[in-house]
Amino acid sequence: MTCPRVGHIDFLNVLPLSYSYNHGAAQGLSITRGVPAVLNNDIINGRLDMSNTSSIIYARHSEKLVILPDVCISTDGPVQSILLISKKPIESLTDDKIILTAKSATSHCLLKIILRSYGAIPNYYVRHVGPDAPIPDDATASLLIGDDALWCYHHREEGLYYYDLGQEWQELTGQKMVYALWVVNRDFAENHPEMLQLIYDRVTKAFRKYPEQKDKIIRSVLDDKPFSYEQLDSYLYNTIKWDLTEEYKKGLETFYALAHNMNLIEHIPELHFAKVRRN
Ligand SMILES: C=C(O[C@@H]1C=C(C(=O)O)C=C[C@H]1O)C(=O)O
Repeated sequence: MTCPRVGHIDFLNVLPLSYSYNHGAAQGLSITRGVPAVLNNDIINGRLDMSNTSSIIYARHSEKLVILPDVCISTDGPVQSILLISKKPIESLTDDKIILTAKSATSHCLLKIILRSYGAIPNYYVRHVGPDAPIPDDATASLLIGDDALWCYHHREEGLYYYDLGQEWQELTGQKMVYALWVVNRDFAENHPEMLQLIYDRVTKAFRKYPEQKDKIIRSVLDDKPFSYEQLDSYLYNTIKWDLTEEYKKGLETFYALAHNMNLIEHIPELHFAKVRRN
């Protein structure tokens, strides 16, 4: 076959894999880098064979997809990079106008679940918002994700309120939260098991080797990204998790159940995994 078409979220939260792709692991693969919302569409429309995507996408299209085992983007509590930034305290939001970053899908649902638990029923609008002016004049609050949110987390503006949605999720449910999964189109998984195995081996190895290589990996981006070594180390070593263990699967199932309660997904999917030799 031609090269497998692999999507890759272009955020620091997958830096170990970005580094690995830049140092040999992309060989024989056709990699498309982008923000989650674009890759979500690409995999659903068959423009990619495999990608990391927003976790809610699997629930919406589980008939077409299988999950790559053992890997995800998740946290056990605070995440630093999924933030509600608001002109008012969260408890006083009612029918306010809230802007949702156009880059996301999972966090849109996460925010809706969390704000409902506070009793708010805001009006949501999806728009491009950036870290320099996170809340447009006509809105009360904005949801940001990824590197934009991480930057805002470290450059707080006086007078605004910042809410970490990983922390809010943990306070609400007591669970871990899975933001992204690696998903595979079923046809590709069935017809190209050897390619799937190769991708699985490379992806899981990149994250497994991170602790021993983190110094070199963080230093490789310090000239290009507006973060210090300490900020990236705190984010990637102590905050973001990549192991899709049983506890994280439980958190994912809780997320799907609450999203279903709010009609954000039509059904609660069973978790079907791609068949690979695990390592
Ligand atoms: C932790 C994060 O997880 C992400 C959140 C996503 C979403 O909201 O749809 C998708 C992929 C992940 O990159 C983040 O981007 O900050």
